[in-house]
Amino acid sequence: MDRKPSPAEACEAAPDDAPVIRVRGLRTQFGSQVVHDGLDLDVRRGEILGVVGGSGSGKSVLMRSIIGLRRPDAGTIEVLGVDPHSDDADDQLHVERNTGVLFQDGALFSSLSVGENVQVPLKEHYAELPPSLRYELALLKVKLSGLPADAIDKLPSQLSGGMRKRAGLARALAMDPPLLFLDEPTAGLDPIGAAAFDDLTRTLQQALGLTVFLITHDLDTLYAICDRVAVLAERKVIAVAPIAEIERLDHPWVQDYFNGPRGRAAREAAERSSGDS
Ligand SMILES: Nc1ncnc2c1ncn2[C@@H]1O[C@H](COP(=O)(O)OP(=O)(O)OP(=O)(O)O)[C@@H](O)[C@H]1O
Repeated sequence: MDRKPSPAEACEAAPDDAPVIRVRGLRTQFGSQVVHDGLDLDVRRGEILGVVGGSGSGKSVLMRSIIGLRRPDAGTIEVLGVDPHSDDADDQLHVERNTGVLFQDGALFSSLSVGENVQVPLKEHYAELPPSLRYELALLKVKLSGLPADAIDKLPSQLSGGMRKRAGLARALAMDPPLLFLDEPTAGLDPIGAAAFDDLTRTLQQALGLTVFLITHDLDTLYAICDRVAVLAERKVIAVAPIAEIERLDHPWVQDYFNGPRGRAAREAAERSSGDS
């Protein structure tokens, strides 16, 4: 009988253009509420995919299903060549080690310093690392996320909202994952802080070759940094395409969202900024 390839072997054997995330026929149901029904989605290697949809359309639950936190009621999910819901512990570990997640509320441990928060995944997966090396790695990620070095010893409550997001990002990057999930990273930030966070996301994605799954309501973010946009509506992904194509879709939610006053303002700002560069 053929031996099952290890997750790393499966990943290496995958062609370069194989999707990093592949969702087919996903069904998600809470009691009688059907959130996803026959949802398909591919995320390509090296792209920033913006995920949009009305409130309650199932964006966060989709992310939780992809990272293995919620088992689908039907359908299949593949992340970096393996099933995150597999009963095989190696497959689960492969997904955990290769994905970084910034949750909507940051999800930092309030009683731990920023540096201790960033070290949580390192302790879990590389317990053998000496503490001094773990600290150095955490410091590197803190700086990479645009925080001053002295933020490493602060508690989350001593940071501004924007700095807390960056601390959450530092933790998401702790394991050098090729795949990053960001759930509404600019929510609650002022426009200048939000634009700075967008720049940071784009810079890190390019420098580290990341694939980014980015849930957002922020039209400026979509125009500024997303390579493609996936729209969730009617329990499915109704379209995935560059934003210029999405905004022409003949769909009521899409038209309200992209061609309302905020959508027009974001588009004009993006056009001005590309004219400046
Ligand atoms: N654990 C749960 N139990 C029951 N219902 C849930 C659970 N998690 C999510 N839901 C429901 O699933 C639906 C989709 O939720 P989800 O958080 O994915 O929406 P969303 O698109 O991310 O919304 P928003 O943009 O407001 O954050 C909502 O109606 C929500 O109430």
